[in-house]
Amino acid sequence: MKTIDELLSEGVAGKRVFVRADLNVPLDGTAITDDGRIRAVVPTVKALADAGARVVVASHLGRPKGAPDPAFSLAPAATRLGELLGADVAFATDTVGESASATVAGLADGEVAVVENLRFNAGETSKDDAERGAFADQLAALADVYVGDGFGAVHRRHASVFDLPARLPHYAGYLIATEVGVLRKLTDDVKRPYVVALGGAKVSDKLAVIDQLLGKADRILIGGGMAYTFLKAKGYEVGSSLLQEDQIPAVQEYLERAEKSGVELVLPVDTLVAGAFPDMKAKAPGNPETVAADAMPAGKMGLDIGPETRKLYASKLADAATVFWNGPMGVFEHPDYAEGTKAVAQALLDSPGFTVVGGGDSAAAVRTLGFDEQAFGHISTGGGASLEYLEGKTLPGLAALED
Ligand SMILES: Nc1ncnc2c1ncn2[C@@H]1O[C@H](COP(=O)(O)OP(=O)(O)O)[C@@H](O)[C@H]1O
Ligand SMILES: O=C(OP(=O)(O)O)[C@H](O)COP(=O)(O)O
Repeated sequence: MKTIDELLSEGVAGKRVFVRADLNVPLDGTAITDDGRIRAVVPTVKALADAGARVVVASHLGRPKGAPDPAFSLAPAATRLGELLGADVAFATDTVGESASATVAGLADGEVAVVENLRFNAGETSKDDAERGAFADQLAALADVYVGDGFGAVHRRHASVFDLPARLPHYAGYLIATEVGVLRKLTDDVKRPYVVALGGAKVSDKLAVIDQLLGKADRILIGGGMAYTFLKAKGYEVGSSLLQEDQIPAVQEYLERAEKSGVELVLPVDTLVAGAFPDMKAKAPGNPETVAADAMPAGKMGLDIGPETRKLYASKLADAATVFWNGPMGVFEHPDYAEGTKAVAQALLDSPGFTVVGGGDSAAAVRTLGFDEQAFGHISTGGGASLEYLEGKTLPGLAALED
């Protein structure tokens, strides 16, 4: 894989460089609640701009449905990138249309532009190779060189991640190089006990990862929205909690396999429930109740792990030599459901091992709940991406950067 340093030594002055970043930051309306993913790409963008490149930054944000949706505009991220660079950043109100062409054509050497959300275009995420390829052709017209630095999206076979680098000379940015360097340590000769904690809301994506992790980790702790598919698989009531019904047979097989192979697959013993998902805007109290995991009332929703589970998971992390954690243990954005996530973050800090936290929301949780990010071994910008890397899968966005 060629890196950005090679590109810089070849010379980029006057060239249009397309940087595929992951600026998928959490928003409260148009306010960015954690800018970690924007800060993470600044070294790459700054190095290119300082070397005289005309830098075109592109990213997805959220999961819009292939058409413009103002709630998912990248405009706030472009503004924040400008603040972090200490420079004006132009913003194109489309991705490959007239605004993008004019904005890129108007860049002088050393200037930076951000184009609108890649996922406002159906071709970005299409499963059809020709449709993705046609969108990649339009993106390729905006640039002379491609730099892949959106680590959080390298597991996606999307046009800007996979098809576009095949059309342009391509290089890995600083963030991707750092992320891969650290995660490699968790695949080559990992120190044991190796504990993986999994939570969050992208349940269908991340349940599949457990299949491979069962052959690698010594213990897997399950929390967040993912826990309820496991509890249901054990035959318990889960009320209106997040549930991936079609994966229940797979989860039952994971539980059996873990039992046979001696891997500890640890589930919550208690959970916080409420009648509805909390209203984040009103910040009204959630009034949660604590119930045993095998006694959840019908009609209620599980929103965090309970106090006994917090203690149990802390004990399972206490002797870990390596920890990988992806996915908040509860709806940490609301203070009534943040304790599980706080407890696991604290247990990572208390463990003697090498600790890695991965994922946009997990990293945001660590920072917004007041933890010192420097105290962790590594905070990765990618959740699904790092999990799939640890599974040993070939990731489309990394494969595409190989020569
Ligand atoms: N029990 C739960 N029910 C619904 N959502 C949950 C639950 N626990 C955690 N979450 C949500 O999961 C989201 C993060 O999930 P995910 O995107 O998978 O994590 P990451 O970005 O770290 O990879 C958070 O916004 C959090 O509110
Ligand atoms: O937030 C992301 O992944 P993560 O939640 O696994 O960290 C990435 O930006 C990828 O987004 P996607 O899962 O909508 O493709």
